[in-house]
Amino acid sequence: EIIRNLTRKEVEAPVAIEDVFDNLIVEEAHGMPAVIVDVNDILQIAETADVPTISERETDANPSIIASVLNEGESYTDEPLTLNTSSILDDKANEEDHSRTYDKLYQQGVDHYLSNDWHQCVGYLELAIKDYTWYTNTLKSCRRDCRAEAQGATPLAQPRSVEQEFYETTIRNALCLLKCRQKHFLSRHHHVAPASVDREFISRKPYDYLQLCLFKLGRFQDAANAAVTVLAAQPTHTVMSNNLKQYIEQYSADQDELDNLELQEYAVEYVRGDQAHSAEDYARAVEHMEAALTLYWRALEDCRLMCEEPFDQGWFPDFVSSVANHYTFTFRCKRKCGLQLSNLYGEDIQDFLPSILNYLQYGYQKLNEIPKACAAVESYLELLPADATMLRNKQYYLANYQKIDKFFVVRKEVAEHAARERYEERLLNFIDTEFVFLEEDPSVMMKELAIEDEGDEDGAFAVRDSSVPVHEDPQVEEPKTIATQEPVGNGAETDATATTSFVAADKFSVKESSGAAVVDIHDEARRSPSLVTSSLRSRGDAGDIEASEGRMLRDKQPTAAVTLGPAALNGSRRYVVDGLISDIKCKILSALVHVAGERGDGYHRNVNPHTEAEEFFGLTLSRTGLMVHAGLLEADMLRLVLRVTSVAKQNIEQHFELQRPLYFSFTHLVCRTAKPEYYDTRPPGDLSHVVHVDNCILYGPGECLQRPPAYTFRDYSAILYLNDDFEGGEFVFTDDPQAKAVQSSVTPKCGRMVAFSAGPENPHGVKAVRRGSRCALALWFTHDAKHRDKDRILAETLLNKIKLGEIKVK
Ligand SMILES: O=C(O)CCC(=O)C(=O)O
Ligand SMILES: [Fe+2]
Repeated sequence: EIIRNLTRKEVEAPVAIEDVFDNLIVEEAHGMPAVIVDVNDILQIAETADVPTISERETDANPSIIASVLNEGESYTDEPLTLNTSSILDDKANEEDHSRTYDKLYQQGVDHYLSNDWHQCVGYLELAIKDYTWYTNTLKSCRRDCRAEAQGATPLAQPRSVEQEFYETTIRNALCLLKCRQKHFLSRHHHVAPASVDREFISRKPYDYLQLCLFKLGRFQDAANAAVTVLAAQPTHTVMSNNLKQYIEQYSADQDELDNLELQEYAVEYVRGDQAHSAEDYARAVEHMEAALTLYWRALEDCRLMCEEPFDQGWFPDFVSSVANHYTFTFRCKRKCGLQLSNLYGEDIQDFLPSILNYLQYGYQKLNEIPKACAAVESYLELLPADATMLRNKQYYLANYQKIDKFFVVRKEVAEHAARERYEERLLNFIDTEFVFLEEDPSVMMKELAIEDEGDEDGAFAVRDSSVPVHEDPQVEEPKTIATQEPVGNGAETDATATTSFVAADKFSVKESSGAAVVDIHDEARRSPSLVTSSLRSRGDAGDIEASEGRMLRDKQPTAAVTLGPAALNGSRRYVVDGLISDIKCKILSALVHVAGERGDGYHRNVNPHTEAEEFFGLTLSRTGLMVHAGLLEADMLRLVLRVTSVAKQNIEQHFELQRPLYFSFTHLVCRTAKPEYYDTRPPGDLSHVVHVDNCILYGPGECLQRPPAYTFRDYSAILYLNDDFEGGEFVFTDDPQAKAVQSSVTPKCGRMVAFSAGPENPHGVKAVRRGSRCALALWFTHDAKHRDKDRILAETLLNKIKLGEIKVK
């Protein structure tokens, strides 16, 4: 929003904006990049930066935003574009042989989009979409057929126990699936598209690119339809809504011709049935609605089958836990199908399935087919038993027709569906309530069952949460779902009588020495001046803090233990570890920020990066290194910081069992201190740090832009807390922009670290720090060696040179 507004107002030549973003060299700083964009900076950078080649550019540019920018300022040219169609034409062959997979085709489409080759962009995206449809349809029929085949197979022996039957069927099913994949997918049967690409297809991102490329080709109606298709999957995509509006209002797209290109068959029938109903053509209305219903059952099963996907458990559970956990993952996904299918044009049709039955009862009554009308009424009531209107309808039928009691029978599929719904509501309720108790005990592995699946946080579909009961049966207890529970935190309430930071002037002496201030940090009790430095120096082994740790510090190194896992935190790629560093290190590090840091360091010198109500005092590695180099800070301070960050990194690598090297990408120490003048004026839900994602720009529910100025290369994030003597400041995982509903919250304290993957699966924020000073070491990591922290390399080099005597510091 900010970017767009700025761009609209200030930039003369909107066409340059895309390049501006791509050329923007973003100096990495704190975790929330969205607000650092100042239009003058951008323009300046754009003028001076080298233009990268296509391959270096962010391939995951966001097309929709650019579209709206372009629409605004750029006048569309009607001139025919000279097109090179040959390479697309070559790929037409792919439609039959499917040797090129949709993920690769999609990538090519995006590449063409990035190189402004709109024709090729459209060609490849259309191929990609076709291939994806073919692939998913084939997969669905494999899963459907194999299930049936396995169930119908002759048992290996009889009698079988229920367990034997289940596993034999599962094994047969697996074998069949293997063969089916081989048979249909041929050479690509081993190919698995990246999960991120699948998610993009589910959220219809390819149509997002497509609408822009179509627009650039002057195909406004097609562009509008592509936009409608995106909106059906992402109803809250405001940029797309604006685009659609512009296509209609300024670019002659016909509103009456708008079409969701991915509208499923049942939905087509439903729409026709509705039209016939409006035209009072009840014969056709019931015909279409019957077809809609039949196709709906199929679509529902297909949707559920598509939930039977691989699942990264994030840990290594035993057999039973593993099965239960994976089942729960698919089960939660399946529970969302009903709502997904009720979204035809970007809005949920309330009680979609009952509404079909309502059309049917009305139509059959008009056609004087009363028995069928009665069955529709009874079926409707099976789904919504308390519906007053339908209960009145039933009374009406009973009063006006003779001997029709016997026709009030629930249609078979509806009865089966309703029974399954009731059962699944109970099971979900069971999982969500029972496993909560176990979360107290981190050794109980089964707590993992309460994991919410990732798709939820992705928000690929604007599916409401599971607290919306699909079935409103008054006899069935209102299900208590995860969304209605109190967020599970670590239980530790922050002390209400918070004191200000422990850092007081008398605990530090800033010595004047040959004109320069030498910062020397003392032990809080002053028993051991220059605690860290002196002991190390005397050993002549200043480089190895770890080895000397036990002796160097009086307090024992605590044992680190994971205290909150995916279940407690409500997300699979997150955890909290306690006892990562000792109390004294916490104190030294927070003291270091107060003494050596400055306002806005680590935030591009932005003194108000998040809120004016707090002071952001930061210390980056580069500043620490500079101060050491200038003789303003003891080198051991820098060593300590580096050492602690290494401990954090190791813990993350081990916990997530990372197979690839992980590199530091950015590190800073930061204290957020409540400003007294804001003590009484901050509203209750105020935040210290807005809800955000660390490696993309979160700009709508489930919409995260993987492009600069976000630090898209960040793969993991961690915040190691240093103190707890403040009020507020809870870290929260949440996808609610206001952070009112949270998935979980973490109360900071010394040695506690929250670590998580840096993507959209982990939106998070920080509640207002209301009193005192909250200090933390924030760390970001990357798998991409290109984005290794250069400041860190400098700092290490500096320490090495000091050690070798090449650089002399005081
Ligand atoms: O300080 C915290 O707890 C979180 C900070 C954060 O999310 C960030 O800087 O990206
Ligand atoms: Fe963050």
